[in-house]
Amino acid sequence: MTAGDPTTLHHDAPPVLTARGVRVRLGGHEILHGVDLDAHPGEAVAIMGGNGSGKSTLVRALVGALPMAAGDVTIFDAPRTRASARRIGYVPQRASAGGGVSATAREVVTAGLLGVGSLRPPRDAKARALAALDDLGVADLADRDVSRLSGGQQQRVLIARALVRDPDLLILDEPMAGVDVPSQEALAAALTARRDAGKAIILVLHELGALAPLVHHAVVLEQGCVTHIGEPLAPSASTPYPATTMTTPTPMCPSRPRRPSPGRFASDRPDD
Ligand SMILES: Nc1ncnc2c1ncn2[C@@H]1O[C@H](COP(=O)(O)OP(=O)(O)OP(=O)(O)O)[C@@H](O)[C@H]1O
Repeated sequence: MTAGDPTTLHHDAPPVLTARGVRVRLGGHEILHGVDLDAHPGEAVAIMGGNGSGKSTLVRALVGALPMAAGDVTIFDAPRTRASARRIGYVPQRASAGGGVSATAREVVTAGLLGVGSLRPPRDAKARALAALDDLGVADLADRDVSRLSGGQQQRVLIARALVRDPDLLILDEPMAGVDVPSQEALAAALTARRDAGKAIILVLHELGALAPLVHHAVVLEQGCVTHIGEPLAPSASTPYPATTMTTPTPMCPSRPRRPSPGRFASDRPDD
């Protein structure tokens, strides 16, 4: 497996994002037990792990969509603020592009430019939105109502909305879900161009697939603990994710707490 080209890394520059000791509680249970993560300019980091291991919870905590019970997240060496949060482009898992309102794909992508320095979209918003859609191979859908697009098409429109503002950090939760192979290749090319331009990218992935050449290193979660940081390793049927390959200092969950099954939860609201 080829890891991302290390020559694109800018480790001498301050990290775009640093997370230390991130703990999150949901529904009365601790879901993340103290997770560390760094993303540097020009670096692509994959967060991997089995279903329910805490990947989406982690990225939601990183972007401030979930409160942390403990830990620190800094963006460009400073605590996250509204202004610094604007430097992040985030696409959650299984989001729907329309948000219940009627809008064309181009309007959805243009909305990604709002709030960047001005309440109005910039003059070249239309051209930038079309270019972002083109990057994802969906320029032909620009004037279509997003609510009538397929799941994979909506996913690509949402990624275009995140890309259009050229964020310093892109966080994509399962970007390949429901996306066909030719479109995965278009997405991989678009992300590689961003990475090579010095942007940091954090991806939640079940498998590397077309993104394998992009990714520098993987952080593997198991039951809310980091069990591997380093070269992405291919999961096998017997060991779905490597659990004993920690290549950085200390395991973050030495005595890994086993949560009782949370069962069904009534709401998506954290218990803060
Ligand atoms: N609102 C909630 N209340 C209680 N528990 C929750 C809530 N949201 C998620 N969880 C639990 O947190 C754990 C981690 O969920 P999370 O969605 O982060 O996993 P994941 O690694 O992204 O999984 P997948 O690969 O299936 O998307 C799971 O056990 C899940 O049941």
